Amino acid sequence: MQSGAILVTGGAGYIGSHVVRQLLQRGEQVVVLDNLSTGFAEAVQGAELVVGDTGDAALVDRLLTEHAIESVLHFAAHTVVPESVENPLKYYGNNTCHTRSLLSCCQHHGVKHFIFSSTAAVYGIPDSPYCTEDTPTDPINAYGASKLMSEMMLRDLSRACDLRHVALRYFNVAGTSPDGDIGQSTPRATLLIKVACEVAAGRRERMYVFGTDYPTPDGTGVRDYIHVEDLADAHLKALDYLRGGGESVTLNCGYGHGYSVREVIDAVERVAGHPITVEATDRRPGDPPTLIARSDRAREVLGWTPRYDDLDFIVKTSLEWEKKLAAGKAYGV
Ligand SMILES: NC(=O)c1ccc[n+]([C@@H]2O[C@H](COP(=O)([O-])OP(=O)(O)OC[C@H]3O[C@@H](n4cnc5c(N)ncnc54)[C@H](O)[C@@H]3O)[C@@H](O)[C@H]2O)c1
Ligand SMILES: O=c1ccn([C@@H]2O[C@H](COP(=O)(O)OP(=O)(O)O[C@H]3O[C@H](CO)[C@H](O)[C@H](O)[C@H]3O)[C@@H](O)[C@H]2O)c(=O)[nH]1
Repeated sequence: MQSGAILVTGGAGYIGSHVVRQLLQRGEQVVVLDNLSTGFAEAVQGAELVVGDTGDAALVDRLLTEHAIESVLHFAAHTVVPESVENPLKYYGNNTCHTRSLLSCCQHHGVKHFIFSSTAAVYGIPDSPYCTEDTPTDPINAYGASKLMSEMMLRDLSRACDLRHVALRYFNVAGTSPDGDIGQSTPRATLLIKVACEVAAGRRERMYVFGTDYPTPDGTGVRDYIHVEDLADAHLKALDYLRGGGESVTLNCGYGHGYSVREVIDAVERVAGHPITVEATDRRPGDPPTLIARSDRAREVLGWTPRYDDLDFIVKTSLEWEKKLAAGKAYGV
């Protein structure tokens, strides 16, 4: 299905670049707006890349006009949770204020469809390990709060004008494109699978398990890890849904089951074929014991069927990317 050009903010980043590639593969016309603060031009070869900021309203206005944009996919954000605790205004500035500016431009230009990268961090520390979209939102860090505020703006704007949106609440995104052309090179990444694969590829000496006394089967934190290509597919399905007249909706994106930190490390060692250096340390502040998506709504509403629900496959693709980085054969640091 094709109609109208698509603006992808943050398209040169980890998740955005996987979505851009799927869009291009099905013949969509894509314009990427990215300031390359954590993204890479090499990640969007084949797409039109405009290096600039989502907060630059004059630039966004020009792009929306010149490319007759009717759909926006908004990935651009700062994403490092601990940094958001130390420097909250950086997060409210980029993730909330710039989203407000972008939405204002979208309203002015009559953009019809908006797909927003939200996060399971909006749930904070939920009472139940399983989150539906109706689980109360109560973020415990500025990153989650900055995203929830954007969700609220979108909800209210969608009620006030013709723009319709899908807010996708990603759980723990991991893995890279199986062909190894693009991957996760986000600087200062703190995410478990990336960190563990950095150790396995010799790019980092050791890693730490943050807490071994959680009320989980092996005492370590449990998360719902979703392969980035399945997540990317959910975006294409969300676009089709909006183009088909679908109402605004918020959807969890996860597989519906979790793995502990220990299980993830076991998988990394199994796939790598050798042990990695791991030390146990204290809990990381603000980490819930368990966070698992109920994602039935995404499956029903979008007709989304994940293809890569396999921890070893997720780890394998991540590890291959880290090995390419270690060999100086991939973009990034
Ligand atoms: N990685 C995860 O596990 C995860 C989980 C939940 C939600 N998300 C969300 O998904 C989105 C993408 O995350 P990612 O992991 O790909 O991170 P990333 O850092 O790789 O991508 C973000 C991209 O946005 C760009 N960018 C940032 N601010 C910008 C601005 N003001 N103007 C233009 N470009 C800007 C960066 O250069 C980068 O290319 C983010 O909105 C993030 O909050 C990610
Ligand atoms: O070096 C590490 C890194 C992580 N962990 C543990 O591994 C689990 C996963 O941690 P990640 O940092 O990989 O991911 P989070 O669950 O903290 O958060 C991620 O997923 C959230 C949604 O659940 C948000 O979207 C957020 O943006 C993103 O960082 C947690 O139990 C954490 O304590 C370790 O033990 N050692």
